[in-house]
Amino acid sequence: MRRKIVAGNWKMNTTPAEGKALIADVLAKVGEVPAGVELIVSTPFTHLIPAAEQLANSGVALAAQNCANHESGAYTGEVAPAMVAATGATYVILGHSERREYYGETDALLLEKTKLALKHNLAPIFCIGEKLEERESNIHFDVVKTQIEAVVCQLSSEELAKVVLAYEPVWAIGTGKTATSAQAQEMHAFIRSVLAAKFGKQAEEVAILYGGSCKPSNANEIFAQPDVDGGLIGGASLVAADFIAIAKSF
Ligand SMILES: O=C(CO)COP(=O)(O)O
Repeated sequence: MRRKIVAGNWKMNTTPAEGKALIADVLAKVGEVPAGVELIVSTPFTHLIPAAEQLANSGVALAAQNCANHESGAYTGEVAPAMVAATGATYVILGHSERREYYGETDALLLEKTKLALKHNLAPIFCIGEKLEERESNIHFDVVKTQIEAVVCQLSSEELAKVVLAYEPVWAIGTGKTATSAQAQEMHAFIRSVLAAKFGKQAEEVAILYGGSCKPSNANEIFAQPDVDGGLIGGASLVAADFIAIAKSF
């Protein structure tokens, strides 16, 4: 049985006080989430230490949204993987399309970040996905394959065992336009086949989340697909009731 995961990516939203209130709201409802569904919340860096304290013993895991590709030193503004891990976060989102697009993060940089995160016991939630024009030009499978081969396929099988993948078609992020369940399943199965070419049967064990305008009204149909193992939720994760409703959609 593969893991079932619902992760909330808060992006650059909430003050620390608002974040604290949102976590309290999530924790108040966490008992409604079916057994076996893992919850993760990914807050801004500034919230990580208090969030880790608030989430202690709750069963809800904490993620950062980025980390540096260096261990320490003269990298103004960066946060090292070891620093993130010391907050109590156990996951880090890497390869998000917003980081690729707005901060120029390349596959080569993401491989460095991924390796270093794993070295410091942070489990990467590694994001992949094509842009609208790439899907319209029918190169979406090639784009996603290249993203996986450049990073995930460079890992050892011991490293892969700690990685969660998230397929997030860029055209579905924050647009209200979700991939159809058939489009999600088709791509998730393809992603698994790319992993299988390198890692064999282990590909069956990798959790692959869907992200992009996932909400309570569509999560059920998407999560019902055989190769979809949960969701990486943006906007809807900022409303505790919606986030929990999505986690109840398996
Ligand atoms: O980018 C996302 C999660 O990482 C998805 O964002 P939305 O759910 O707001 O579309």
